[in-house]
Amino acid sequence: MTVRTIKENIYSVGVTDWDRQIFDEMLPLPDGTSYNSYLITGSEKTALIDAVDSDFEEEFITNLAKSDATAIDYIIVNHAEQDHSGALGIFIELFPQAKIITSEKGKELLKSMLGIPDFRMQTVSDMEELSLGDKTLRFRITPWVHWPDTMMTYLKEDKILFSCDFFGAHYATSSLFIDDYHLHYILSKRYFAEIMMPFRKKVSEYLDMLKEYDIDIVAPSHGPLCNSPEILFDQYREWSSDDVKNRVIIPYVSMHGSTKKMVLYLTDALIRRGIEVRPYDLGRADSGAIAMDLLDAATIVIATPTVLFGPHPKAANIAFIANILKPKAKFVSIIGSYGWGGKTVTDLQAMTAKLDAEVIEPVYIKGTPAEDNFLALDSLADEILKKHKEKNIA
Ligand SMILES: Cc1cc2nc3c(=O)[nH]c(=O)nc-3n(C[C@H](O)[C@H](O)[C@H](O)COP(=O)(O)O)c2cc1C
Repeated sequence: MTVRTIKENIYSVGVTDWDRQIFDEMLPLPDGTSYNSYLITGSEKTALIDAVDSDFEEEFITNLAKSDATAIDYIIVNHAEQDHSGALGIFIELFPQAKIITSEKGKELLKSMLGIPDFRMQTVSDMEELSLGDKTLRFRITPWVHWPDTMMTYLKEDKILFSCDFFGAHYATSSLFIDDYHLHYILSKRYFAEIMMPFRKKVSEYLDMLKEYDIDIVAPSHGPLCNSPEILFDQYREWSSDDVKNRVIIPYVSMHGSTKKMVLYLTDALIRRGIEVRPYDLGRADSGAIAMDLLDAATIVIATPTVLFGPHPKAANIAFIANILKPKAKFVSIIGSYGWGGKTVTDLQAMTAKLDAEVIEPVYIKGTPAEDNFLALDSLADEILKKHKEKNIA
């Protein structure tokens, strides 16, 4: 890893995790990630913004040794999650004078999760400022994007927003700044869908708050920096809004092919009606791709056979994920096949109860689909089209 200059006396000292494939034991990372850390050398004091994952503490300490910093007075912990704070233990041993600056909640979490002693920490409140001499840090307490402790740090003189996970992307790249906006858009949307989607209201609130700031550079805690912040603001505005697309996603599982026949028929029926569709075979699909589609699809149709009186576990899993991610979908339905009986439809409806979506009458059939079942799927497609039109979903 190498130390790179962002602006005079402001350096990137974090690490790139090129090969990481999964995050939080559930989120696939197609393009690795980075754990960003920033060093700011003021005329009087030096501050570090965030540390890195504990797997990379050696590289991190090596980076600090390579930098100009002879002493570090403060380490700003914008977020206590271990991918940013894991290397704090070694850091506070090596820099015994350094004070940890964090939010009240951050202090509590650093203590309970990493055993950081009280005397090493100093809490800050919203709008509080810290002077480094010729540079001033302003802290904004921004809970729930995505933990209760999150804060952002604004470097006033250089107009840099250290935005923590906000505007982040799991994207390992040798470029300090975004060089491929198309790829960044996709990875940023994936990140938003997986991490920020449940907190859309908070995202909107903080976007409004940030309007007051003159920002030249956004420096997030994952992925490349951005020197055209309006692009990120526009994307977050779109993703956090209630707007959905004339699109249906059909996550499905089928053991012996009956449910799959229904899915393929419904897919064609929706296409014929001018609706975008994406069926996802849950045996193979990338859950991050489904999350991205969950973000702005108007309708979700879960398709599953009955297994041991309820939904197939893979369908139950996606219902659970949709329930906790709280997508914007306006409508939800269920299709599938059973052999002799069970509670699949009522179970799935209970599992998706937190979705703020109207239920469209399911098509749940016995055995392999016959002519009347296909007609029922046509009626479902008609109903979806009608509902989308009623809500002016173009
Ligand atoms: C392991 C297993 C358990 C099943 N349990 C039930 C059940 O509890 N109730 C039921 O009605 N059908 C049950 N079935 C039958 C399937 O729901 C039925 O065959 C259905 O048509 C399969 O749809 P598919 O072809 O999309 O996999 C079970 C099938 C399997 C393989």
